[in-house]
Amino acid sequence: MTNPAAGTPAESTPTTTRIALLGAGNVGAEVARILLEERDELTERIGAVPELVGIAVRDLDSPRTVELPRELFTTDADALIDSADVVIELTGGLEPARTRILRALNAGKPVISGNKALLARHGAELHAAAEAAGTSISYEAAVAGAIPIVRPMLDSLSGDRVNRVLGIMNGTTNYILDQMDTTGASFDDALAEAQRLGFAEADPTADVEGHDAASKVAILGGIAFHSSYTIDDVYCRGITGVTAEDVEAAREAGYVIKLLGVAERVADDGDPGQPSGVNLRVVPTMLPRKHPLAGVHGAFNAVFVEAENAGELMFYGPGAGGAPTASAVMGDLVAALRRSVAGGPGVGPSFHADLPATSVDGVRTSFSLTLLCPDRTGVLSAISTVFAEHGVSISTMQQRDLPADDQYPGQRLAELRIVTHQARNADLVNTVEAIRGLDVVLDLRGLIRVENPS
Ligand SMILES: NC(=O)c1ccc[n+]([C@@H]2O[C@H](COP(=O)([O-])OP(=O)(O)OC[C@H]3O[C@@H](n4cnc5c(N)ncnc54)[C@H](O)[C@@H]3O)[C@@H](O)[C@H]2O)c1
Ligand SMILES: N[C@@H](CCO)C(=O)O
Ligand code: NA
Repeated sequence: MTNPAAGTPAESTPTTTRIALLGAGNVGAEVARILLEERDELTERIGAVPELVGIAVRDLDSPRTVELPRELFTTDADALIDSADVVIELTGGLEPARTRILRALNAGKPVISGNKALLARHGAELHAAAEAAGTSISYEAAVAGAIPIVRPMLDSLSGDRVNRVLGIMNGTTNYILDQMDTTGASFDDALAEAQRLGFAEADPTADVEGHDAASKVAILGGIAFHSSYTIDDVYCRGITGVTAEDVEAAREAGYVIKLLGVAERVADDGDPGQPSGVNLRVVPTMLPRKHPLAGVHGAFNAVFVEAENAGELMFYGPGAGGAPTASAVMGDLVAALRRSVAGGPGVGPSFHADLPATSVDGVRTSFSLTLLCPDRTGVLSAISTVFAEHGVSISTMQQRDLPADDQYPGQRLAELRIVTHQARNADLVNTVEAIRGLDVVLDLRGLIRVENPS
């Protein structure tokens, strides 16, 4: 693309910028629609005509969610990339997406992608390639879909010191947990409903096991803390073990269970086993109902940021879906093309801080757990002794008498619900293991972290 003559708007006709789109699925088809429908308006905003020159797909005859001119489709992605000025990758997966993006970047072409799985695995390589070639890779769509969070973090908060990022970053799991909370549904029923409504993938493993959210935490944590992380740095637990009873118990205690993605600064507290750095995790977490993230319902996403000077910020909106995600892609495209028109690749993320990702062992958190015990003398003292031996303090304990159960003949039964004060995660885990081993504990369930907002 050539730049229009600067300073002579009346004489210059806008140049054309050639756009290659890879993928015409849920998001890609919506991006193509917007490019075709909004061409004149986008030309005004960019200062050049955005011309969609082709769409690379696997199968020319696949049905599309949007009707698009057939002559745009091609199966030769490499030739399309080579013919374009800018490339939008919306195919997903690691390969061939990675090789194709590198092909574009190495040729100095800006790339826009929504591929969180790829960025959470090979982000550093892609950024290095962009920098070496004097171009850019942008991926607002990769974290929390339509919600502007990547660029606010890169730009607006770049002069502040972020201490913690907490997010509901997966729509499918939030929908499931919200259904369980508001209707008492079981996990399986809520998942089936999410699939019926089209939020969950046909194979929802990456959603319910937390991997999708973990990719987003790796990407956003890297930007927030000026460091480079991969999905392997993220401690990850999904929601498949969360039961209707857990959700009910949390509600009774004034909490709601959410799958939270967290990236937080870990200070050096003198523990040689726990260096300072950044802890990245995705865990089902009990949140007080008054916390702003507790009110995020259905398939919506939200990211809560705690920064030194800005204080608490919340970014809320649709985290998935074709048109909403296409909005984020289009924002990146317009920004990248404006930079091209003005000259220069703009500024990429900085990784200078290089803070290590820390183990979850040293993170201070609280646990809620429910124990099934015989109702007799000495049970409480045996249990509280184990907590004391591990230096973990109990915050609340509630006892409920249970009806007789044939599984435990001749015993009076009680359910104990315990919430601890904050302690090191490793001490809490060791306490739970020791409790599990006690003769007076018949069953231990509903083990879940409790997040105390700052
Ligand atoms: N759908 C969402 O709500 C959403 C939200 C945020 C980010 N994303 C990301 O955006 C990307 C696209 O998501 P989607 O929902 O549109 O996926 P999709 O499965 O609906 O579409 C993918 C498209 O890419 C095509 N494709 C796959 N491999 C290809 C290949 N090797 N060559 C050519 N075409 C190929 C497929 O045929 C399909 O048309 C993914 O990286 C996804 O993680 C999606
Ligand atoms: N499957 C993802 C799509 C957006 O990344 C979700 O449920 O949020
Ligand atoms: Na986003």
